[in-house]
Amino acid sequence: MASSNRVDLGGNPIKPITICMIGAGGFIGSHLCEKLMAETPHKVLALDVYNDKIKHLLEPDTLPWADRIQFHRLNIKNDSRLESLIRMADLTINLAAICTPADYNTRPLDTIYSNFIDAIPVVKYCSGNNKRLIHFSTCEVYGKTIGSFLPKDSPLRQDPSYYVLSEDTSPCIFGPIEKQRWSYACAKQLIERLIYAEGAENGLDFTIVRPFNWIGPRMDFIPGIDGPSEGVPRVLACFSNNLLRREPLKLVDGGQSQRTFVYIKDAIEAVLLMIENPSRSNGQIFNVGNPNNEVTVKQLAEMMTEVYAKVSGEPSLETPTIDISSEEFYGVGYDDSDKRIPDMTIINRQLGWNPKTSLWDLLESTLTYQHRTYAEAIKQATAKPAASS
Ligand SMILES: NC(=O)c1ccc[n+]([C@@H]2O[C@H](COP(=O)([O-])OP(=O)(O)OC[C@H]3O[C@@H](n4cnc5c(N)ncnc54)[C@H](O)[C@@H]3O)[C@@H](O)[C@H]2O)c1
Ligand SMILES: O=c1ccn([C@@H]2O[C@H](COP(=O)(O)OP(=O)(O)O[C@H]3OC[C@@H](O)[C@H](O)[C@H]3O)[C@@H](O)[C@H]2O)c(=O)[nH]1
Repeated sequence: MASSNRVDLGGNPIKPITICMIGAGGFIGSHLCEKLMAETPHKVLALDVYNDKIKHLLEPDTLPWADRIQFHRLNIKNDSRLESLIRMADLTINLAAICTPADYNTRPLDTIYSNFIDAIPVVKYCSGNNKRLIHFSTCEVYGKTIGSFLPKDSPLRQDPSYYVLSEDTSPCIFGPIEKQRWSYACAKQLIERLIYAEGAENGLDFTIVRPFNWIGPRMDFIPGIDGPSEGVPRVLACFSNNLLRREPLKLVDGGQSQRTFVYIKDAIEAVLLMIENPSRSNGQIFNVGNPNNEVTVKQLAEMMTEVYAKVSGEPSLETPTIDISSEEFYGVGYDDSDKRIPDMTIINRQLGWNPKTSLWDLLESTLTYQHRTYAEAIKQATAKPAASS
């Protein structure tokens, strides 16, 4: 139940607020809505074009938080209700974006519009109406590490100052224009710069969040079940789909890229701290990730295979992975981030936040969810049609 005697990090009582959450129907939005309804007294105006992932919070209208969440189906590209909804709220959180790598080089225009152009009115309305903004950017704004340009055998590659990604010191290193993978990162970088400039010149109260591969239940879709069969979601859903269908997991360019994965439930704790501690969060850019959960994509595939065998009770395939070129998997213009270790200094200092969940544990709970949610549907979808008489 929502507690009315919550206190902030300074020990002061927290007043209930109204939050305009754009992109509330997505993966992160659904977890944030769930947390806000279950544990806080805050109200949410939930904006999205879809609401399937938050249906359980909207219906039936006898739910204990029914009067604290309101869904507005709208596309922020072309809906005049946007400004009035931002004006009705104390805080706007913008999560709306195209954010799957398969789209960056195949739908670069939509990617740039979604991550830059469509976000501009949100920034303007917040600035013009003196409303606080929490904007979701990405760890991809760092691009490649400095270390990736050193010779393979250089001892400097082991030096953290060549690979740890810090909000206030690391450069943003993207590939050439024809590598359209970077259109997303570049659009996100420019909206960060616009928000920062609105803060500097017009006093906008903003917080920028840079998520480092948040994963968990409800992430993306399983192709052919709750998304298009030819769709390519992010790696968690790609590998889950392969495991559910008993196909080998596809390692793009051998799966040598490295990532740090953080459990969505840990990351949402960080967002809640930002919401409830504006004086410690305004004007800040925060990395939110788990530096202790680093693996190569190949290691992730191996761990997911092992965890899935445990939670499903099904033995693993004899050949659990296959290599595939990035051009075959994503098409021309794909490129990759080599390594992503978040510097945690700023979020530690400002909010005292640390992630708790190990990669094994978060995969165990996530793959248990994937198995429970999809195994039967996959079985039915792949079963041979019954012979007709
Ligand atoms: N999940 C991660 O690990 C991760 C990592 C880095 C950055 N991010 C950023 O966090 C944000 C949320 O990511 P997510 O993983 O929840 O993605 P998601 O795709 O699950 O959620 C985005 C939501 O925004 C909605 N949306 C998109 N365009 C819209 C529009 N024009 N009008 C209304 N709604 C619109 C979509 O319908 C979707 O429900 C994005 O900005 C993304 O770039 C996420
Ligand atoms: O089936 C697959 C899918 C993906 N991959 C690889 O797995 C890695 C991770 O891929 P993801 O699709 O999860 O996405 P990335 O980590 O590259 O980028 C993500 O990170 C930050 C966010 O802004 C976005 O959500 C997204 O851009 C990449 O190296 C990719 O090439 C595979 O090897 N096989």
